Amino acid sequence: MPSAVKKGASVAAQDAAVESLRDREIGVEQEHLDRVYRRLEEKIDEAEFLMNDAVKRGQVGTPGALAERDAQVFRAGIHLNRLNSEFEDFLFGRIDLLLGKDGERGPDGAYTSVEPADDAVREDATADIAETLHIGRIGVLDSDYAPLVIDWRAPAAAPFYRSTPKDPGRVVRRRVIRSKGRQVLGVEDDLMRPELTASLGGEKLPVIGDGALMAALGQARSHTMRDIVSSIQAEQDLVIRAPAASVTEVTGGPGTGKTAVALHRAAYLLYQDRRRYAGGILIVSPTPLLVAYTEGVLPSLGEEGQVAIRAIGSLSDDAAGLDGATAYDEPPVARIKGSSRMLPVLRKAARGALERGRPAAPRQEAGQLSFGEEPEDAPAAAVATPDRLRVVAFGARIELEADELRRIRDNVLGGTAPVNLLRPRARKLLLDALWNKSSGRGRYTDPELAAELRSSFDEDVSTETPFLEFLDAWWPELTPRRVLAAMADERRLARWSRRVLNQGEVRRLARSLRRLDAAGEGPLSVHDVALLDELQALLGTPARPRRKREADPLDQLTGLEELMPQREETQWERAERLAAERTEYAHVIVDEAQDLTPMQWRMVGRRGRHATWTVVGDPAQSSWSDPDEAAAARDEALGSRPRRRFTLTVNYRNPAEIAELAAKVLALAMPGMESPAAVRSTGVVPRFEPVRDGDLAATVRAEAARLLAEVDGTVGVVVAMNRREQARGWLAELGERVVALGSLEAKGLEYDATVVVSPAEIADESPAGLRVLYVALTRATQQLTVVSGERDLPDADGVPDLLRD
Ligand SMILES: Nc1ncnc2c1ncn2[C@@H]1O[C@H](COP(=O)(O)OP(=O)(O)OP(=O)(O)O)[C@@H](O)[C@H]1O
Repeated sequence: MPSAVKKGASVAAQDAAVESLRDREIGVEQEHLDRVYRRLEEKIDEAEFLMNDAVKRGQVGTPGALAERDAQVFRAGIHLNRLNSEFEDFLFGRIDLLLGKDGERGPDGAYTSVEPADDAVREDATADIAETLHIGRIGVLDSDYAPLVIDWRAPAAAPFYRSTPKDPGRVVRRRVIRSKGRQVLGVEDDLMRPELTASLGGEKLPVIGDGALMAALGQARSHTMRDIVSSIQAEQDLVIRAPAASVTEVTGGPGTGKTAVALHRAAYLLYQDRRRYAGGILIVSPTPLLVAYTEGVLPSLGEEGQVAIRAIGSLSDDAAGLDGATAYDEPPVARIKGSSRMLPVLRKAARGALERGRPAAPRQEAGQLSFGEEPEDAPAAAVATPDRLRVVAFGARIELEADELRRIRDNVLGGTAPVNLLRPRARKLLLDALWNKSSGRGRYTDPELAAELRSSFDEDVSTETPFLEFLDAWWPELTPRRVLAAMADERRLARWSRRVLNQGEVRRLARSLRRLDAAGEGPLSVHDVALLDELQALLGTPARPRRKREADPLDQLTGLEELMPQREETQWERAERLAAERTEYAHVIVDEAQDLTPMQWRMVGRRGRHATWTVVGDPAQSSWSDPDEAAAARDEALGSRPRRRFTLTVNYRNPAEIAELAAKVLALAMPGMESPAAVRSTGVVPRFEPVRDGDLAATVRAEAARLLAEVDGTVGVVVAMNRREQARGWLAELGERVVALGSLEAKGLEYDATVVVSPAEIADESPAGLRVLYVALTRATQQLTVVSGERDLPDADGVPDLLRD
């Protein structure tokens, strides 16, 4: 038999042996998973029993029993919910450990020691496995309280993530288990102590596969992010489990896992101190696209209720709809709106919007209330208010004229209190002025009688329709949208922004706000939202009368209502009410923090005045033009809290071939800045494609189609912002796996393959264009094509000027 054939046969035999070992190990883990599910079923039965029992208690009907039932239903409900969640790979890890230094066990039943006992390894480099822990999305104890599964966030699970061959601690073998539903599909092992011959139950510890990380990174991408719970790396784990005492700041280049780490940190914090974070965790994301991409991760980690993931354009209540604002301003306008120079302008606008002037509404007569008229060339008042008040008291007419009213208004507006909260003061000064003109004043010298007369005057006048209508029109509640719309008038805006904005800026800003009607209705841009939020804080929200509890008519009839104790809110109701009312959070996580403008930092800061923070970002990817101004606003939002800083150094997304190309742009955008090391290489170099036959659409379409045929997952086509709509048209026929994105929308997202269209167009879009291009070039996990037009000055190989050495 020729030797090649013999060799082939022995390789085949070896392969078969590896396969059978793998099958055996899969069988071992399957057995464990079956045990876990049997135990989970028992727990679900218990929880259901508790629920039913609680419902029965509720039928007794005393207030005490009701409260007890609510509490029990609440607890059992949470428990059931968690147990019933279909975790796709509920059990995902295992560590086999040496004997620990001391024999102490933690609350989850695992030994706590991180270091091995002195005699754990024998002189001949053999050792016995003393403890095996399985790691999963939630912890499960068996009926004897021994750990069947350790929650990934528990201290005992930390070695699963932290152990490295350089610093292995007690871990000999780390195993990642892949399962679907109740079935184990595969196992991948990493040996942390390859120098040891370790045995488990008298047999040599087997090792399967080449490690889980590479397997995870090579998978095709879909339109939703996956959790990385089975392959978190040591430097990422340090961030996830960092104590939340103050501000945790994380920087790292593209693809280093900042978003993934931020999401896992939210889950970790909730696990670690659920009571503290009952106040909620807010995750601020740059775009609704990134929210949609990431929002499945927390439920897959068994957490959702307490975490709100919001796009920066939907943070203010005024940005109606879940996605909030999605329109983008032109870069020069965005630059004005994002700058903290807007602050003095908004302060003036908030106070100036209530001005006397030519009414926007037609002249009207309401009772004795009349609107004045201004000369034609005066600007229309932002919110036109009446300029004369007439009431009748003590049988006579009393009037306040325009200049008296103006004096009162100026007096009321003198301080810094929010305009909408000043109405009671305005009302009081109006009554004072009317009283001073009335015949009641000076009628009595006796102070008690005088005070009595005054109070009945106030009561009579202030409940009369003319006075009430006047007050509503003269001091209406201002909405942020209305004030923003008022700023669309160039002359008025120029007045409010004197010495702050130049003429060109005023014109641009005013023009951009003409999308809104007089009431402020209309499409908002992402940057408008921070302005609205600032205005909301400047205007204030008047206290609303509390809604009365719905009364039972029978109780009212029988007088029982008086005797009944006020029903306590149930915990469910309380949780729902708090969620609806929540404007501040216990922990705030800011993703892509480098992009927040000063005005956005103020908006986010208001939501975390008493919070701890996790702030993740990469200055090299910033699309904001003035990093110093943003840094000052960020410092103000985070206050003087101490900060812990972490840096992530490994790029898990891009293969080395793509990272290398992107590094050329980084060198132009931020000379001297290091790019993160790519963890893998695919051998596939980026492709350069000049526009063919002058037909950009056809070239891009052909490249996208080619990539679709080559990858299993998604393809992203990134274009300059003003080509967004156009690009959607180009790709319309290519199906759902491909998407067109404006450069700013690509933030944080990733695709199996990307087509970056005209680097020069993207770079020239704004002062931060090169950094935006760096973002665009770092979105692919497998393949990248760069399409260049004339403006890119491609060389003979199609490589655009910006990407040449
Ligand atoms: N430990 C890990 N195991 C498996 N995959 C990982 C790991 N860390 C990161 N990844 C993957 O790498 C990709 C990049 O992660 P992520 O989006 O969190 O990076 P990022 O630092 O936020 O990137 P960018 O700054 O470019 O937005 C994701 O697909 C993520 O799942």
